[in-house]
Amino acid sequence: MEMSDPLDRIDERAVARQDDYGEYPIRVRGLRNAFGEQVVHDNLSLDVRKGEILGVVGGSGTGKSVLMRSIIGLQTPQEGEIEVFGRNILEADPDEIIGIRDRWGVLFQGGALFSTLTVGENIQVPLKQYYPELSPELLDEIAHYKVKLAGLPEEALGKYPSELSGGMKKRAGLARALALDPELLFLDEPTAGLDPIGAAAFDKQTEELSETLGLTVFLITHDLDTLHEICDRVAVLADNQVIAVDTVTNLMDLDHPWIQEYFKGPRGRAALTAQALDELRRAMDKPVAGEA
Ligand SMILES: Nc1ncnc2c1ncn2[C@@H]1O[C@H](COP(=O)(O)OP(=O)(O)OP(=O)(O)O)[C@@H](O)[C@H]1O
Repeated sequence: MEMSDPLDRIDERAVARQDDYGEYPIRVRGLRNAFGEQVVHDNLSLDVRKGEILGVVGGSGTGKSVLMRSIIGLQTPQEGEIEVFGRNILEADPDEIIGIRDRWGVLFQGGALFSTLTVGENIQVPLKQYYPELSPELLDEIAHYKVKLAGLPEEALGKYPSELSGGMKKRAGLARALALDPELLFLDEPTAGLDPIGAAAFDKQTEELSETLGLTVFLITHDLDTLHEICDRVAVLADNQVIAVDTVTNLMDLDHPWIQEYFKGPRGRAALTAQALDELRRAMDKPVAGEA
């Protein structure tokens, strides 16, 4: 049997990806998820726009992770429709699912790295799965590039997860999520457990990746700074549904009790003040019109 050139296969896939799914890579309709008596989602709907960073917030246990797991096919809902890249993933056949799955990358809480593999080997796992014919040299080259893309030093490639700091583990998880050149990135609480400087740096990385690679990002977070700094829109989960999707500024005007408490409570006010100061600093750095 004649083997096709791996680079040709990558090109073929790029062409196959140019399908038309319109403005929304993710569309969820009438979703219901329940565990025994406990109803988590009931008639939940959500559209995620192409190229946006969508923050997903809600109190603990409101079903943010269950929603993400439903969209990526790790949780089968009782009711509803989920379209990813225009295909109904609940009705797609296994081959079709494989073709959709390689177009998204996921960073799970805690990174979910294989502890017995180095960072480089972790990044190569999805590559070997989807492109078994890639040579070791090419695999190394791609892993090298992904590590840089995720903001890690080259030396990280040979390290085991236990040898990495919390922030580096997240970045290694991000590098693996980027392995297959995804169009869609799922991040589950990426800044949880990071110090404020590490969290801000990770946010910046996410924003840059979204801008430079044109990624759509589904970002579950409790971090108010992240919402203010990088999210184009924010979806709020409460009462088993997505009760609102809008910019942070517009959400703050809604009179839902959880929204008010979350955005206008002490932590919300602190994040708002930090952002206002940030904007002021940026404005002061700009040259004043007419000045030499
Ligand atoms: N496999 C499962 N079996 C039973 N219950 C589950 C399962 N997965 C999730 N749940 C329950 O569903 C609810 C929503 O869980 P989920 O992890 O989505 O919440 P979350 O909004 O992400 O919370 P947090 O912000 O605390 O991470 C929780 O009450 C959880 O215990």
